Amino acid sequence: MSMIAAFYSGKSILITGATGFMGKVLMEKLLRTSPDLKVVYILVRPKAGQTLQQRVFQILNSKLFEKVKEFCPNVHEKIRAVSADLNQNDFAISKEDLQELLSCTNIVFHCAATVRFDDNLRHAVQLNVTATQQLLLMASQMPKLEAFIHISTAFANCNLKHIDEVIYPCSVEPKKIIDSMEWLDDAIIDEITPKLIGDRPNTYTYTKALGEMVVQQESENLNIAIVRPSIVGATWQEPFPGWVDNLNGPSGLIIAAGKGFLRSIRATPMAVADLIPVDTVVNLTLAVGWYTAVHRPKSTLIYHCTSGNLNPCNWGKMGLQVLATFEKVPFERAFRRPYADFTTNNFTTHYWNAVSHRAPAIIYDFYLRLTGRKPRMTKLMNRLLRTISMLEYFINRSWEWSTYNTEMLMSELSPEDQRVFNFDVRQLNWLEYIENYVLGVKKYLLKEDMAGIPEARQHLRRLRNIHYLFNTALFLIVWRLLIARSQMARNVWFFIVSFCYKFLSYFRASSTLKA
Ligand SMILES: CCCCCCCCCCCCCCCCCCCCCC(=O)SCCNC(=O)CCNC(=O)[C@H](O)C(C)(C)COP(=O)(O)OP(=O)(O)OC[C@H]1O[C@@H](n2cnc3c(N)ncnc32)[C@H](O)[C@@H]1OP(=O)(O)O
Ligand SMILES: NC(=O)C1=CN([C@@H]2O[C@H](COP(=O)(O)OP(=O)(O)OC[C@H]3O[C@@H](n4cnc5c(N)ncnc54)[C@H](OP(=O)(O)O)[C@@H]3O)[C@@H](O)[C@H]2O)C=CC1
Repeated sequence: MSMIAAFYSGKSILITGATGFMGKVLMEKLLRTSPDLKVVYILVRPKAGQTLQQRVFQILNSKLFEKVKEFCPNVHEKIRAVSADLNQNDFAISKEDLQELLSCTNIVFHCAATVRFDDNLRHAVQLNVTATQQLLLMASQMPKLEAFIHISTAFANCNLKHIDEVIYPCSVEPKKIIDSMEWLDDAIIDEITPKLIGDRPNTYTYTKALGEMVVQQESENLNIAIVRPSIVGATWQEPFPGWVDNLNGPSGLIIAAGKGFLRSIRATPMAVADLIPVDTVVNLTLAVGWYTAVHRPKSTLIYHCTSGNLNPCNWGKMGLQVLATFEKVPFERAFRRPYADFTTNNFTTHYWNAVSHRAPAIIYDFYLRLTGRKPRMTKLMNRLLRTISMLEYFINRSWEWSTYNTEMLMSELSPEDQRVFNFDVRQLNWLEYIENYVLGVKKYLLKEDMAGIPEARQHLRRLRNIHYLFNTALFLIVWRLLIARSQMARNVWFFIVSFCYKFLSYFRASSTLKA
């Protein structure tokens, strides 16, 4: 019997960010392994014209929840969606709901965050810092609370090369930042943002670091732990391999490369690709919840959920495997044939951006215009290049994260728990994982049918022929122009033609003699 699964039975669990990538997998695993848990409260906001109930219904009817529904058909009865907006004061939760949450919750998993790299500081502080502070305040009023697990990111301190399992202070106290957001206007905030984030690349990593400081300040009153995952990718094993439902991290780039939009990227092939499957993060998070509640460590423990020091893979190897998988399972209706070139300097990056990205987009838009359609490729390409410029920081550096606490926790688990809540990334076979990841992107993100593979192959063959035809025509045009203008080009041309003629004459003569 799994001790962790047994621990969650009968418990009331509060999850923020349950509609997000990680939150969904967390909820699924909890319900699948501990079907006897009392209730899962999820804080959800109405969004995109959908009510709370519609959002929950959609999640529970998705492919991700198929397995859990097999042996727990009444899974929806275990979930209690509470209307809440983490951007609002007191999260805009109704009095009755708040009362229930405060009096019943045993464990809190705080996953909600804005993960956008381009968010303005005000919004990023509101969600990643102020909301964390408010949730901690709520938690301190929960008499039955056993553990509060905060999900941070391994990149909160990405301005350092070696990162230990400690909370590093930021230069300005989070309380001062929160206060200043109340009275500073947007223009001033934009002006001071680069100074505040310092050598971090974006407001996301900065506000996640501030969020950790807030957690630390409350750690005397509460039983808290922090989980810091690195780049979270598709599922490795559970509930099935390759599940993914958003474009964050590598998923968007896999699509862009598979559809032939992205053919070159400024990335360091030898840099460590610290990817971690989402089910591994969830298993560790649930194990941390159990350990924190049962063992009540004296200080706030931080757990790095990373792969680089235990089972490293680099971007070069990952890129090659992604390409190899495109050969087996091509994506449908590609713009160009998938190809990957990793460049490491500014000049080649600009060159390939012009030649491989912008020029084909302009030519395609010209073709769309000629055929009476609306041009769209240049706009799409500009957005893609902007996205890539924001990810470049992370694919041209390597970090080292110490993992003593994570390894300690692994050794504390029973053999059964090590199996059911496996977070030992040493067992991960990268080539197999990446192949399943690409397949998952095709199936669950692009919603492409495997039956369409022969047609996709046929389409790629057509693209190859167009490519050859285009290159030959381009070569002939350039050559013709050169011959017309340069004596030297004419001489080279006559030399090549006479050489070919002599070679053919010799070949014909020798075959006549043999006959
Ligand atoms: C050469 C060949 C290569 C071959 C092989 C290739 C595979 C192997 C190599 C793999 C290298 C992996 C590197 C990962 C590094 C991750 C580091 C994370 C570290 C921190 C981890 C964390 O602790 S935290 C979670 C991470 N947090 C994000 O990862 C959010 C990012 N994101 C945004 O901050 C917003 O997304 C942003 C971008 C502002 C746009 O914002 P935006 O306003 O333009 O609007 P949207 O977000 O709605 O997206 C609008 C359009 O961008 C497209 N798109 C969105 N994301 C995309 C994406 N990742 N890749 C592509 N395309 C993406 C989308 O397809 C839309 O396209 P469309 O226009 O057609 O709709
Ligand atoms: N994905 C990754 O690569 C990594 C993620 N992390 C951390 O993991 C956690 C989860 O990330 P992930 O699942 O990928 O992120 P997602 O963007 O997929 O999910 C974010 C969640 O937060 C919720 N949320 C955002 N704003 C509000 C709001 N105002 N009120 C209520 N809920 C809100 C979203 O709800 P809604 O659906 O309504 O928008 C969603 O459920 C985050 O703390 C992130 O920092 C750490 C390392 C890497």
